[in-house]
Amino acid sequence: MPPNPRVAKAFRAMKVMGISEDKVKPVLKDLLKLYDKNWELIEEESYRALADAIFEREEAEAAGPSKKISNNEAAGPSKKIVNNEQEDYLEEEALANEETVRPLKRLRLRHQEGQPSSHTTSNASLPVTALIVPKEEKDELPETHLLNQNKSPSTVDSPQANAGNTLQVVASQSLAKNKGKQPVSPKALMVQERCDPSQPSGVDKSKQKTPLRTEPSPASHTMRPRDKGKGTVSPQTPSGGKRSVSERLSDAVRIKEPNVMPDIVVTPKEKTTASQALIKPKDEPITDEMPQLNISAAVIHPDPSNKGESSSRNVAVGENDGLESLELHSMLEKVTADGTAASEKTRNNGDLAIISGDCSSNLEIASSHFGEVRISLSCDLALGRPGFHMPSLDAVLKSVEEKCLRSYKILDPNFSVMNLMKDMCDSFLNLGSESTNEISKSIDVTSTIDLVKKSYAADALGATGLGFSSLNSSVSPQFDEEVALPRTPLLPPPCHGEDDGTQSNNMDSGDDGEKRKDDTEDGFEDTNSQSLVALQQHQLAPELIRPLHDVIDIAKGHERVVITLVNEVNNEFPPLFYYIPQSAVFQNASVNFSLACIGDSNCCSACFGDCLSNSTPCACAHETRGEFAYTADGLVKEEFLEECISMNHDPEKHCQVFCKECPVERSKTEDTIESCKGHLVRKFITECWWRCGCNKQCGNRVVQRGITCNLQVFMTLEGKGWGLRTLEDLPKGAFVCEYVGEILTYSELFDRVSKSSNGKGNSNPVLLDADWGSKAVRKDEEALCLDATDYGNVARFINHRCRDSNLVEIPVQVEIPDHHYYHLAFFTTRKVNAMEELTWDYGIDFDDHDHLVKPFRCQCGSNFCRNIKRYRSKSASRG
Ligand SMILES: C[S@@+](CC[C@H](N)C(=O)[O-])C[C@H]1O[C@@H](n2cnc3c(N)ncnc32)[C@H](O)[C@@H]1O
Repeated sequence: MPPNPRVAKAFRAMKVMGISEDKVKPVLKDLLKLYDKNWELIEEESYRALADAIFEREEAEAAGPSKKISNNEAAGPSKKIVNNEQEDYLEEEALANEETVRPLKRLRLRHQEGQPSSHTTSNASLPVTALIVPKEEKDELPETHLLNQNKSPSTVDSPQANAGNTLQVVASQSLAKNKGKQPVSPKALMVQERCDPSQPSGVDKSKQKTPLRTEPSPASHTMRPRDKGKGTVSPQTPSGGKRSVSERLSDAVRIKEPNVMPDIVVTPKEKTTASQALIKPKDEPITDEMPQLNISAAVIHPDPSNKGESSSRNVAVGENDGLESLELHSMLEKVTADGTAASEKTRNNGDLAIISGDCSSNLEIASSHFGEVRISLSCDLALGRPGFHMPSLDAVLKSVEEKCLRSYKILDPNFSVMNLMKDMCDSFLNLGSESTNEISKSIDVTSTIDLVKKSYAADALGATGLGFSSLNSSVSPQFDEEVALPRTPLLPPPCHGEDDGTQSNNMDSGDDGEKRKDDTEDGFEDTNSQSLVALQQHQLAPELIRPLHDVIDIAKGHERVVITLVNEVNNEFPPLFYYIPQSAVFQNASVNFSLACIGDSNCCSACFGDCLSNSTPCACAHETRGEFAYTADGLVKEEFLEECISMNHDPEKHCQVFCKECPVERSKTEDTIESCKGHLVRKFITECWWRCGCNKQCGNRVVQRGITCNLQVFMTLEGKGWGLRTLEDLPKGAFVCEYVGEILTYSELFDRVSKSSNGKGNSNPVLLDADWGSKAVRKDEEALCLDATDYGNVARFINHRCRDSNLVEIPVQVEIPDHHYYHLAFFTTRKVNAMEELTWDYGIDFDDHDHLVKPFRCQCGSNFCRNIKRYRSKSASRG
């Protein structure tokens, strides 16, 4: 009879690992019985279950006959497997009908269901460590139930302990997510609850934990040393230095593993967990080049009574009642204490849903029947980095939370990574319970990350996030423009003419709730949720998955004009940001909008009507050498404009100042502060304002009136992303818009940008250094910048053009006479035709790689393009 090819394959697989056929046969036979001939369970993860079982069996044998006998005895004579029958059995198996009805999961064995027998009755020769008790039987189980070779035989083999439907999983399979890439790296970093007030953060956290978590009692857990003979044995490790299955597997395929690898065998008390089966194995080949760090992010106790409570509450419950938390925390402590990852061995339970997303960093979520959810994040290649070391758990949590704070800014005061994880678990369970649609089980992390971000920010605001509304059969994303800055912002008073009294500068307008309601009533997606729910593209109705067109007003009524958005080029969504019509202070920036700081000498209190029509220029014209900068038509005067343009073209020909101690350099954390690179002393325009005697129609009030021309955000063809264009002809010197964003100090900006990915953002923060020369900027909070990345107006869409851009930026002083804060206003440098893209020269030095914002590859198309010149000269010098 030809051998069953699957048997032969299993033998081959084991042979590769140096395991002879005679060792494989009996175990394979047992496994086939155990899994009811479900080969998939044996074959998955490169026969991991088989290998584990063989090693465990070896270890059991090495432990002495008593243990083995005990097992076999416990199994009862009828279940004893006689070696010489094994070959026959395998041959039988070879002939067995492959179509035999098989259990869907290895965890629920049909033939065991309803049997109150010991696990050993069905698993005579498998090591006791492999056994897992189903949750249904929890009431029948003693606290000490569970299995590892370090337990006393009586505990291990107790019939009561193993009573009920026995679920069996080779325990070491739980050594994190292997995915077939490498043999069972036990470096699982288990994230623990950081908010637990009883647990001060720090590397020594484990030492401060409650005995419940740490005591290596047989009833709780046992850790095994995984130091590969280096002699480092965890003080929590009472076991006798056995090598784990994973170690052996590791050796077999010679995968590099970082230093200390504490292995933990968990001994749950009552509830089942689903560590290993929650992980969807992948079939990537095992290679040294693909090391993997597994970060199991959270195990959330699913008890419905915990619903709505914080993750810390969950953990607290788990500590007292639940096995999961106990084991989780035990492992966490291990990680936290010595900075190394612990592997885990946990039980599995029945019917697990497995969800995974494939990308270089992988997020996997899975749940069990019982509502347990496990989130696992694997960071591929992490271990491949030279000098990689396991960071402390606290450091990871802190870093993520800081990142969230920077990115989202508007966050629930209770925000923590653990809460986020809990939200994910809740959402996962809720969605899973509500929907039978398989597609909803797949989460594409990368494609939804921005929506997650939006959704989260919206949650924090109590807003709906990205909503959709139907416009002439096209799809238009609508931004919720509600902006409440995270820290009470200092805001300039309203200065938009008739809107003055109504415009809400804390950006907390009350009508948005109505708008959101409308959106929801339209039947379109409402991402509002207490939980973090990723809106998935493929969940949208097909008619919604279409190119974007005609967003009616990206400013959502905050400007006097409607600003449309069109994309006739691709399917890209506009970037996620909050539209604000005026800049707002982020945090530390010293911007005082108080009227008290404006003395009479800074305004024209004696004026009346329109200052421009007065025969003598008023105090507000002092700045511009006694002449107003604007014409009666509201355009910047030619001479003034040309001077401003020329400054940009040839800064070296104009006045530049060099700070004694430049705030820009000061912000960098290097030991020695470098010398100032120089700042252009720019020409200011001073506009009349509230304390002036003139009226609102005064000709010296232009920028403060806001946008008046018809603009449109559009997708550029040249690969510059979104751009801004005018829909009408604009004369030379016309005000277009100002650069609006968060006002922050340079050091805040530095911190923000340097911590973001490569300092690359889709916006171009500007330094308000136009007057640094006249008065030394002594304090950091006086060195101000504008960042429109997350909060901004249409100016954030204006692309760069080298030298011959059609806009020029001019500092305009409105409500603050002190030049350290001013408005940066864009005026046309020439007549601009309708539909022309509006551009300004960012002043980028494409050779300056030290610049905070990394330069992009310029596609401006200008004959004066500095970037192209650089490439040309580079290639010329190479040629
Ligand atoms: C202030 S944003 C302009 C709006 C941006 N295009 C968008 O899609 O949101 C600046 C970013 O736009 C892109 N950009 C601007 N001008 C560009 C140019 N001349 N060539 C290539 N990319 C440009 C760069 O990615 C730059 O970081």
